[in-house]
Amino acid sequence: MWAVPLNLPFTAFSRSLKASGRARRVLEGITREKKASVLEQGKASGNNDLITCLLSLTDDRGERVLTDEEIVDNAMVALIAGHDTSSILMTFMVRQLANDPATLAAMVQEHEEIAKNKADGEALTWEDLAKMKLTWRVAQETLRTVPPIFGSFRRALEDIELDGYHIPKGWQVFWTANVTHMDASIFHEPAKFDPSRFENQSASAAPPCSFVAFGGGPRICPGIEFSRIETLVTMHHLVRHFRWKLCCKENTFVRDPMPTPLHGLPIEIEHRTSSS
Ligand code: HEM
Repeated sequence: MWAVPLNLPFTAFSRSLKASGRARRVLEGITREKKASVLEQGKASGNNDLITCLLSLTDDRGERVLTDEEIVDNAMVALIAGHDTSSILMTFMVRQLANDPATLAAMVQEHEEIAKNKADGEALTWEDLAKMKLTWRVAQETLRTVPPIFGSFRRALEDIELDGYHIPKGWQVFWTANVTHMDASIFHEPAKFDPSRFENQSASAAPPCSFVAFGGGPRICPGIEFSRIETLVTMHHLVRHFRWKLCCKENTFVRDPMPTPLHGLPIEIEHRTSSS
């Protein structure tokens, strides 16, 4: 944990804030266009995009429920908080599985087991998702080793003494997922990729707020369940139907501020045959 005064300059953050300003302007433009077409058609019809659906929400009197600004805010949440984080998780799972045939084989078995009781093309159910326990442990271990969000701020509401350090009331405290997740006193052999460390969590001795890929406390990520579902569903189809290998031996990634494989993770991908 780092305690820092309020004016910490963060170039990466300011870069991403500029990018989010641009994204906001794009979404404002799209919202204006969609609004015009919703007004033209009277009401949105099936298979709409998120913005059109939000524009079409009305109360008993037919009044729109959300303002344009609220709609742009919601779309920003989906785009920024919800998109990059989950796609980074899946990117790093793809990278891990390419180099970890034992974990991949165990995941394939988990998903084939689920698929064998379903008709071709039949949709996954909540019960199916609940059976994807190993896959979620692999995702959690990926999030532990490469957390998409490296940390965030909390403000000290009172003077705090911690391990001999004095944190004055009003200071911002920067908690980091990376440092916590690599703490050997919490996670045994932290550099080792070991999904089994997330088995029997109630029995494990890990203290609360030690796996903080989604943050913690009242401001914990509200998108956990959504990201769990999209990750499990994507992995179900990916490992059942495809095989891939990395095109590049270089395994490093950079943070800007989110982790990105240095060369963008080029892979060679092919359809899986039943024997492979
Ligand atoms: C693997 C996927 C994701 C990761 C690793 C992740 C991580 C995080 C983290 C670390 C925080 C800060 C929590 C804190 O300060 O305690 C956060 C906040 C947030 N996340 Fe996520 N997130 C993910 C997916 C999503 C998705 C899919 C959505 C929405 C569709 C979402 C929406 C949000 C929102 C709105 C906040 C702000 C909450 C607040 O300040 O009260 N996240 N997320």
